[in-house]
Amino acid sequence: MVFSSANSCCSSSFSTSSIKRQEGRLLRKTNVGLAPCAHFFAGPRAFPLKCSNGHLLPMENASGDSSPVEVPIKQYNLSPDQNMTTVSITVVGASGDLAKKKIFPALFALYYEDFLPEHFTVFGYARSELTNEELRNMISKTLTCRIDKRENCSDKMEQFLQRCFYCSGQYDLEEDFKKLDEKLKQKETGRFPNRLFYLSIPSNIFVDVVRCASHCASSPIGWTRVIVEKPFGRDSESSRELTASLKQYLAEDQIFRIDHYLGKELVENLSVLRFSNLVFEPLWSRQYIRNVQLIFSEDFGTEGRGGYFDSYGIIRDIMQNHLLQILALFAMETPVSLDAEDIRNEKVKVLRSMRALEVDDVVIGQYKGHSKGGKSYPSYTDDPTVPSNSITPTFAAAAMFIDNARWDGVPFLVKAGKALHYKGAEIRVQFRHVPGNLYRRNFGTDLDKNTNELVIRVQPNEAIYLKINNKVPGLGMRLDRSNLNLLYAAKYQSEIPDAYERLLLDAIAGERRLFIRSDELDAAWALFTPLLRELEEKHIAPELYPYGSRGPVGAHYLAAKHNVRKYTKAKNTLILQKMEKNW
Ligand SMILES: NC(=O)C1=CN([C@@H]2O[C@H](COP(=O)(O)OP(=O)(O)OC[C@H]3O[C@@H](n4cnc5c(N)ncnc54)[C@H](OP(=O)(O)O)[C@@H]3O)[C@@H](O)[C@H]2O)C=CC1
Ligand SMILES: O=C1O[C@H](COP(=O)(O)O)[C@@H](O)[C@H](O)[C@H]1O
Repeated sequence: MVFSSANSCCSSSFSTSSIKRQEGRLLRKTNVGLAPCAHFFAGPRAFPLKCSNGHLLPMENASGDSSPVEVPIKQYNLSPDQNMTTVSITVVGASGDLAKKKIFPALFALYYEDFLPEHFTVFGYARSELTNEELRNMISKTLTCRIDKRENCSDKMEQFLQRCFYCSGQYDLEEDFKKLDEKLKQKETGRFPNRLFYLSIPSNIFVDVVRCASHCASSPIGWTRVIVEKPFGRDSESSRELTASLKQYLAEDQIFRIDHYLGKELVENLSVLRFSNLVFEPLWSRQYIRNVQLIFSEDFGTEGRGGYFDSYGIIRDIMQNHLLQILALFAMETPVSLDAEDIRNEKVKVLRSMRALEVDDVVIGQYKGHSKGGKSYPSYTDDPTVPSNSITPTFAAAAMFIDNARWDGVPFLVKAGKALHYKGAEIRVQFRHVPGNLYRRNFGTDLDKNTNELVIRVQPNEAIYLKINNKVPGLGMRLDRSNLNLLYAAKYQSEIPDAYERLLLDAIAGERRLFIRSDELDAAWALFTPLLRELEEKHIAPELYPYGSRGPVGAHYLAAKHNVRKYTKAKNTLILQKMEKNW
């Protein structure tokens, strides 16, 4: 029984909301399949928490489970109103880069927008010795106000910081988590406590933390959820081991494996675009789509994260998770509903229908030093935390195939690289040519040169545009390629929330749709593990490319092999880019 040791540290605690106490034993009860966006009740005012699928669900108990709570409420000295819930959010690894850069700012943004429940507390936990004041000081440097709503921002910031506390401790000492538990309890007094732990720490200490938190700091009566950051292992085997170890202490529905690309606005919009517009879904198949590209490009190297990066490489860092997740969302069949399990079921089917990658399907590269305009750029191996003979790829392009009826034969060209010529992430869909094209005289013999292309620009300058052929106004018949363009900055006034905001909100609401289920993870690793093993066992060296370039030449051959073309920019794209620069 996986939870048999759950109470070993603190007599009053048990590790999951989905456990019922029966005849002195802890029994697990599944709540997978529910769409549990919780309502938080704050004093007399009902605070409906909207999660990202937009559902406002029927009233639930505070454990995120629709059955009655069968716990000895009285012994926790709770307010007579059981709905007086509180959420304690503990950021484990609070002194680290991700916590400072993303997690605390996202929590503040949620608070600023009134998305957090009225009663909540944020705890930072790490080994560094910090006081509450020092933590607040550290956090305050990275909090920002929404550009479109600066009003009262500094007051809100101060109020938020007053809800932030710190507890220092080791990651593998139950005693230290007991200390944390005491501090959490002090803040939770009189309220129904729910607890969220965000593991913003290196993956080799995930299991220690989960063991200690589960034994000593899980919510005594409410839900306990754990957000786990990537990497979820290095290959199929280590990922399964990690999952098995976590499941010694947590039920699957307590584990929120985060992939922050799933929280990005345009990735979230993919399903809306496809399933709520009649013009796209009928075209979404091998019959009309020639190829799909999923591109991630950064215009900087591994600066500061070379140590981590070198033992993972770009395939594990970006492709196996961020790009593959987008691909699965892009290619899945219509889910039965927007519920997490329905969507994740469809994604798993896509992943399981894909062909595992072989070395011939892939081009790998590594950036080398380069001088341009009097400035010199380092090579990957110039990073002092990277071994000088490292052959870890910083670039990879792969042709992937989904062997199902919808996508048979359509190449999905997946490309990710650091230190390239631009920063951006996008999905490019190239359509087939119009059969029997009346205008072939205008296009010449290569009909594939002038086909429609749909571009979903995930970042920066979020946009969706469709390249169409159009008649140039005037007498005569001249065609050109133009864009139907939905540029977010021009259309929508409000600032786009950071991905971590959406994901944190969903984890608090118990919405699992944008988190990775263990079978999805398994299926994703199965596609990459044989390739990674072969690259490493055979010491296959990456092709070098200059820092700031378009990547290795081999990637262009791979694209050409699959008839993936780079179109010259349509005229109005250039105009729009100029306009964007001025915004
Ligand atoms: N940074 C980023 O942009 C991204 C990070 N991630 C993932 O998020 C997690 C956190 O990343 P990040 O904040 O960059 O990590 P850090 O290296 O900054 O580590 C976070 C904290 O963990 C503690 N720590 C660091 N190394 C060790 C160690 N060897 N043993 C024990 N404790 C250690 C430190 O706290 P202290 O010493 O005070 O205990 C540190 O402040 C990682 O899993 C990472 O892969 C994912 C996507 C992007
Ligand atoms: O997960 C990661 O993502 C970042 C890029 O995230 P973005 O939201 O800024 O696009 C990447 O730099 C990092 O290497 C990787 O671990």
